[in-house]
Amino acid sequence: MLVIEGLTRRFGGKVAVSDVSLTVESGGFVGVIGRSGAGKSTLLRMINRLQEPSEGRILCDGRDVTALRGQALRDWRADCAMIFQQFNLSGRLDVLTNVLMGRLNKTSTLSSVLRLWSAQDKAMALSALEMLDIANLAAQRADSLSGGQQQRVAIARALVQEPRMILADEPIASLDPRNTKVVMDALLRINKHYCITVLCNLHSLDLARTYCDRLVGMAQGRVVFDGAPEALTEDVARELYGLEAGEVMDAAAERPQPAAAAFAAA
Ligand SMILES: Nc1ncnc2c1ncn2[C@@H]1O[C@H](COP(=O)(O)OP(=O)(O)OP(=O)(O)O)[C@@H](O)[C@H]1O
Repeated sequence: MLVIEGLTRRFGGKVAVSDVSLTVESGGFVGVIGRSGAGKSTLLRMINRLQEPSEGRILCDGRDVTALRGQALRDWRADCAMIFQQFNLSGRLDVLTNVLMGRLNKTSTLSSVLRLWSAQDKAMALSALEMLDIANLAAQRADSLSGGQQQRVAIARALVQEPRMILADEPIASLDPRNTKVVMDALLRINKHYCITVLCNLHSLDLARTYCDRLVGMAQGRVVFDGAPEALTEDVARELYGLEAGEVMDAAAERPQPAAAAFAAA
């Protein structure tokens, strides 16, 4: 269980995240929603320790994550794998090697420098690609793939880290609707199949309602909603999205159906 206590992050005079406290049970699919600048990315990046909190603590199963250093910190970062909007792949490398990069933390320094991957690591990477229906792309250069395919490679790379949690920061922001669905379905499948907790920043309220079993709404760095998607009223949406609220609520009728709905119901 992840416990966030009074987490605050300031950038100069700007408070990006303000006194956020949350408890995240293992195995959930939590959507962090809110308009641009609400503090969603900063919150996720602090959990992964890509950004240091100004105040507050993060505890995982009682262990103070904010105090970790050296190898323990690297292990934590592998434990909560990040997925980024821009995929962060090495374009010139093939897909399989990109996925194997997720094994770096579990490989000796010499082997990782020489890129000597074990047969077991390769099998694991291939199986992650199979899970995401892109094993046929293993030998292709990453920069030859579509955005949706690249994001699935990034998810496969996260998967081979054997994380307990995936932190996805606007994973579909640069994708078209078809690839958005493919990538969100993949995250849902991983969440249900491996029981990996997913914390996913989403600008779209529709997508959050379709895929998440809990929503955390942020505005101006604070949590202003925390509950089931069904409990999010129009008033709260207005508080979260201001003038954009009508826009984000109106599209509700066109909400996509996740292909993995069977998992969601299980
Ligand atoms: N490195 C930084 N230096 C200065 N200000 C920052 C930095 N990172 C974030 N901020 C500010 O903190 C606030 C929250 O930013 P953050 O990126 O966390 O919001 P967000 O909800 O993820 O927005 P978006 O959806 O646009 O990514 C914003 O006002 C942003 O300008």
